[in-house]
Amino acid sequence: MSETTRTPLMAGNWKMNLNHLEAIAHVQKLAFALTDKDYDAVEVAVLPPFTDLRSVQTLVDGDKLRIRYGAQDISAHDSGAYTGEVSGPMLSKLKCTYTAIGHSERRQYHGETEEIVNAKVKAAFRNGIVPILCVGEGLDVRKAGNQVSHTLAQVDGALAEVPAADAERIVIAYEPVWAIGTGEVATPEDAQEVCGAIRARLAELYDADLASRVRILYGGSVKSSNAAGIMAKPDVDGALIGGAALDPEEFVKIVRYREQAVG
Ligand SMILES: O=C[C@H](O)COP(=O)(O)O
Repeated sequence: MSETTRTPLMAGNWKMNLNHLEAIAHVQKLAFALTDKDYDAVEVAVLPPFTDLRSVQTLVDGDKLRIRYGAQDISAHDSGAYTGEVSGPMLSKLKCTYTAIGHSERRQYHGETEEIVNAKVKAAFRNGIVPILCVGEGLDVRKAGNQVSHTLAQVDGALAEVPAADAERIVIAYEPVWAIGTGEVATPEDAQEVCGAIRARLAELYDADLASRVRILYGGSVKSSNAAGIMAKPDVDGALIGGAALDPEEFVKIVRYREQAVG
């Protein structure tokens, strides 16, 4: 399957921003701006905080919007005495399509190990939710030139004992930590180097057909001014967008990256 048959995914990770009332206003603005032409070309998703999900679901269901939504994290456990956690069955009941897993902020501030990330990937699949698995190197690793081996080790860990029937649905977001929220965007060539290596590793772990169908996103200071250049690379199938996704007009421009100049 060629890259052109992979529908690009533009996913806005709101992080810990926008309360449930702001979420409604935000999704309404997106819904007003986005057209069937946009949705036919690009899959659009938002990842709001847990407390917003019910509001977003009500809006999407009620108005039959083509925007998809998901969570920013998922518990490795399906139920039980895990105070503060939100489970796969809960997210599935809210009709979440996606959940981010292993975002660098979860790894850095919440001590998420490869084992935890792997358990969360399995929890998502067990509950019919598509993981957006986040991987990527920090600045020290990049300076040492070890970005590919570091990121592939994260992919290996996250996919340990994940069968092909599940893995074929995963979305992987390559997010170099040094480019997140810093304005330091990776060059399109940087993004392609690691996204291409991830696809090659998927072919080794599973097979070439599966690898050709998995969407691999880039994340890290994506804006409307740089999205087209990154998206022009053959192994980049979309973006996980943080700061710029909080501005509905800017997010819509990113969804319409084909209308922007390749910078
Ligand atoms: O999940 C999104 C990434 O952390 C990128 O965030 P950013 O676009 O604000 O750099």
